[in-house]
Amino acid sequence: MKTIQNYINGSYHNPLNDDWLDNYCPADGTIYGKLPNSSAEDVENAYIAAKSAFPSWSQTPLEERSHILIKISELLEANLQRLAEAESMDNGKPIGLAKTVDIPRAASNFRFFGNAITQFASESHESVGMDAINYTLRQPIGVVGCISPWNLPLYLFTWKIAPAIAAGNCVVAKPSEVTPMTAYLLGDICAEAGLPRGVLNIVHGLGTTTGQAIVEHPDIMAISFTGGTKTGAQIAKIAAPMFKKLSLELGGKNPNMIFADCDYRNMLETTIRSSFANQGQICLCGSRIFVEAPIYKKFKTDFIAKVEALKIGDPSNKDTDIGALVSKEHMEKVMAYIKIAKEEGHTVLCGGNRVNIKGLEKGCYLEPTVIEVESDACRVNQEEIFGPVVTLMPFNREEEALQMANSVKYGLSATVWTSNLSRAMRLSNQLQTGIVWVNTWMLRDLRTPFGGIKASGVGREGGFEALRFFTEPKNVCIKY
Ligand SMILES: NC(=O)C1=CN([C@@H]2O[C@H](COP(=O)(O)OP(=O)(O)OC[C@H]3O[C@@H](n4cnc5c(N)ncnc54)[C@H](O)[C@@H]3O)[C@@H](O)[C@H]2O)C=CC1
Ligand SMILES: O=C(O)/C=C/C=C(\O)C(=O)O
Repeated sequence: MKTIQNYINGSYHNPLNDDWLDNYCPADGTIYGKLPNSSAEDVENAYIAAKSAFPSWSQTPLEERSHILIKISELLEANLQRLAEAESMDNGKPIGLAKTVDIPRAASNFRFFGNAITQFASESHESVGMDAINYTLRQPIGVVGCISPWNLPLYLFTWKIAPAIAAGNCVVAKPSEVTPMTAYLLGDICAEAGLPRGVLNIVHGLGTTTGQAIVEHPDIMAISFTGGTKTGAQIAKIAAPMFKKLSLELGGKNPNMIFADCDYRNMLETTIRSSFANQGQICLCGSRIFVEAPIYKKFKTDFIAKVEALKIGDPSNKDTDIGALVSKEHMEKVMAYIKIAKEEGHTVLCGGNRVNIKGLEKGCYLEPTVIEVESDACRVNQEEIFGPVVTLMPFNREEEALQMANSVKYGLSATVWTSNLSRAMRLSNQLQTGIVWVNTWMLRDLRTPFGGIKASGVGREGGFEALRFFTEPKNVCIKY
């Protein structure tokens, strides 16, 4: 049994109330460890540690902060195999994905913000004719809260923590209780890199206990959250009357719009990834596929052949394409949507069933599933499923595809496949999303603004946007 502890003020602690949760391995359904279900008192201790570290950390020269962040990045890379194994075991994702995407990206997050902070500058405004100059300070907020989900555990945890500490804040952070292991391992790595104690504090537990205690804390004045839209709304309800700064990165129901004039081979390969990478558990996955009528039949045949060739299996096997879903509860939620699709009269073109892997019978395996829908106005096309399930539908005109793409309550990302530049630019202007990919998917440049509109969230992460979120601008006006 592996016991996870809270990381507070540079050392590991049991929860004060001795309340523990089970940690499951979704690949085989076993309980393989336990983690704290931390109370408001544990969060308070984390806050006190962060508060006392703040005066010194916020005054630490940028070069020194940068050096520590880059050292953390190097240590993450040096521990790649160990961290990837831990991530795969906790989450069910293929080890290959954890090794090539999750852990390298966590390292990149620290390296990127370690460098970005040395380039971050504030504005000045010369008030011509008024004999005055204004300059704007960008000061760290103080103690901030970072709450992350289970789908890309260390990747998204560090995507918040790295800019927060780079900007001079101290952090109380909570990873998902479903995938706590790599966040736990991060504590030691930060200590080894020389991050002063109290700058980063990691508390584990349920959202409704530990997470809510962070959001309700009267002196944690900014919350950066990634997770479900309902949870985001609940957090906003508590945080808004307390005038906290909020960054909410929430769900998506992203359109993948395929035109007959696209580079077909590239589109097909990428669409397999954008549909099923990480078992479809990425908020950016293109879960609604709209295909222009002239190539619809061909696409359907080719796509299904490729989906059926994907290897579902043990996440620790390096050849596995589709691992386990994150939990039994989540798998049941996804399966309920497949049932809804059948009840609504849609056609399951492939997949739709649980998979029994020999020796891993209690694991959470589900076939990648493609559902052909008659109309966009149905539950499987409007609600976030967040699993290995995509819908397929033909369209005749660009305006029709655009109307369907924008028809959902979400507005995170969209993908457009076309070789017509005018069309690509026209659609990019009109799509109601925070991110548009043209002839690619999930090509990430960490400098770009990242986030959604409508029910997909509030605010932007990434690049200087993240450093702006984690700082307060203060204008100073000097008359001469
Ligand atoms: N970025 C995204 O788009 C993600 C979307 N989801 C969606 O959300 C659905 C629910 O998944 P969950 O694991 O339940 O996500 P969630 O939104 O409940 O969990 C995300 C994080 O928020 C915490 N949390 C939960 N309730 C909280 C509260 N009241 N106050 C503060 N923190 C709280 C959780 O402990 C976790 O650390 C999924 O089925 C999926 O549809 C889930 C993960 C990521
Ligand atoms: O920053 C990225 O590259 C990806 C972020 C993905 C999510 O926020 C998500 O899937 O929840």
